[in-house]
Amino acid sequence: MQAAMPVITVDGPSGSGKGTVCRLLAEKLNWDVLDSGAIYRVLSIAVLHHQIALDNEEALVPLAANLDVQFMIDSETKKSRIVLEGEDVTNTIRNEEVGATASKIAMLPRVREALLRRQRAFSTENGLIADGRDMGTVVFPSAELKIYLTASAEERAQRRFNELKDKGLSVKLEGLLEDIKARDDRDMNRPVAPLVPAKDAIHIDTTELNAEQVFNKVLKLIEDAVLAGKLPKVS
Ligand SMILES: Nc1ncnc2c1ncn2[C@@H]1O[C@H](COP(=O)(O)OP(=O)(O)O)[C@@H](O)[C@H]1O
Ligand SMILES: Nc1ccn([C@H]2C[C@H](O)[C@@H](COP(=O)(O)OP(=O)(O)O)O2)c(=O)n1
Repeated sequence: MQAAMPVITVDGPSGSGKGTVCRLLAEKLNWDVLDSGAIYRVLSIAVLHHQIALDNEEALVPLAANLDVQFMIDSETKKSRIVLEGEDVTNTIRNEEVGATASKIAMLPRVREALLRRQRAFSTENGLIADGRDMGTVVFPSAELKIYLTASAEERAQRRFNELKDKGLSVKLEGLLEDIKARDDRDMNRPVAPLVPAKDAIHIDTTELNAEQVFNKVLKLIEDAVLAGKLPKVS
């Protein structure tokens, strides 16, 4: 029988640096990333396309279960692309409004249930780095290593502000801070699969750390897990 693939989970609130560290880890280890937030974001776009109300669970569940989405690598640019119902949504899913909508539909238990299978079915030949809110608590509770990233809301809002400014978008820092706090509140206080650290997760506060320092801390945790026999030897 084939051994189960090793899984590292990285959970935490918006802007804590999950996506950044997961990308760096994937390159270093040659593992795959499950960007679970992207699945919720793609579903939000589908909901908008099909003009379904955000609280219409009856209509949202079949849409989530049958979501026509492909996560692919562009053969020319080698960059990842996300295609929903034939349309490239790689960039549109990243806007703040889509993030807020994703957080609203993510409150519905049966929508989460419909997406759970899709996430667990994400198999890979190497290992998996799972980025999200409930990766260590619900989706992969037996993961070999669980990491929980945090940072102050002010620092996370500033990071988003810098990111949007770099994209040439003009936004107000105070507005971003309010949005981040509202999203934290929804994600942390929903009744099903709320954003909480798994009991066995290792916490890293990234407020005062740059991305490279966070990456190095995580690499050290991986080395320790290999030495402890919890993770197979990685390259
Ligand atoms: N440790 C860090 N220090 C400063 N900026 C960071 C750090 N980690 C990530 N960033 C930047 O902050 C923004 C949010 O990071 P991201 O990885 O997308 O967070 P998340 O996936 O948790 O929402 C990005 O613009 C990213 O480049
Ligand atoms: N495993 C997950 C991943 C995301 N979600 C929901 C809640 C989040 O606010 C939205 C968007 O998640 P995403 O990780 O893409 O957002 P950030 O990049 O952290 O801003 O989706 C979730 O409920 N469970």
